[in-house]
Amino acid sequence: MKWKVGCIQMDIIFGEPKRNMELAEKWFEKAASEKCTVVVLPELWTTGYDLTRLDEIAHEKGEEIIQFLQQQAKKHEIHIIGGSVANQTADGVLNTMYVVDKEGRLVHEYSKLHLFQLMDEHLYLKAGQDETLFMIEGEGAASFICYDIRFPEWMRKPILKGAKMMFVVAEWPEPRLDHWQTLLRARAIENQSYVIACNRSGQDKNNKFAGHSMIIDPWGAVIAEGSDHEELVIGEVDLDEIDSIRNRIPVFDDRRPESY
Ligand SMILES: O=C(O)CCC(=O)C(=O)O
Repeated sequence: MKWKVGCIQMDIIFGEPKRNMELAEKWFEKAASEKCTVVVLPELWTTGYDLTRLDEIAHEKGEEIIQFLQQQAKKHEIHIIGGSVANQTADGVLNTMYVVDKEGRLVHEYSKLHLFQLMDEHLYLKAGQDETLFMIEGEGAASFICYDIRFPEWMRKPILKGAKMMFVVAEWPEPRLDHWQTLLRARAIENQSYVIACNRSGQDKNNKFAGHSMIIDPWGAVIAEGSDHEELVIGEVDLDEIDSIRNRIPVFDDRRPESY
């Protein structure tokens, strides 16, 4: 099955949820006009890293954002991997991804497990505990947020349960662009799976972000890679490729989990 996927490499406006929602709306129009099947937003796309104002700008139980994504998904008949947003819960603020299918159903929620201390996440955010595996049009997929890609054991888990595509949403800083590119290719190769990784572009007062959203096939070839500017990065994913690559080098048959 072939899918056209689009990564919205948004230049997020710092601490301005309403303006970022307007911006996202324009990019959804563009993705629909390009006939994308799936569209992906970056990490914390409504607020950026405005962590000190989360009391004011985090979304109460994500409700407003879930409704917005549902309405956009139905309008454009497109599956939305909704980046992540600051989600105010009774236990604290989570960094949560919502996935909405093209009928407007909320099919998955994932809150970032690994908090990135270098950007003070542990001071303002609470770690999630969710499952990463979800289904979209009957196909297995998995959700990850930024720093998660440094933890291969975490990314392997949903693959062993049937995921064929790993969606990564990020605000990855430009000074470590080479880590971003290398880690994503490694995750695709070792898991013999597609990686669809959407990173933001632009900068805030502390960081310049890398852009370079990437769509990588299960052999590790880069199908599409963004520039460092705001843009929609589009690539075609052919899920039938996965079986042929897994048959060529049968990594999953050759694993020796009893030894590790
Ligand atoms: O691991 C890194 O170098 C970047 C991670 C990051 O920026 C994040 O998780 O928000």
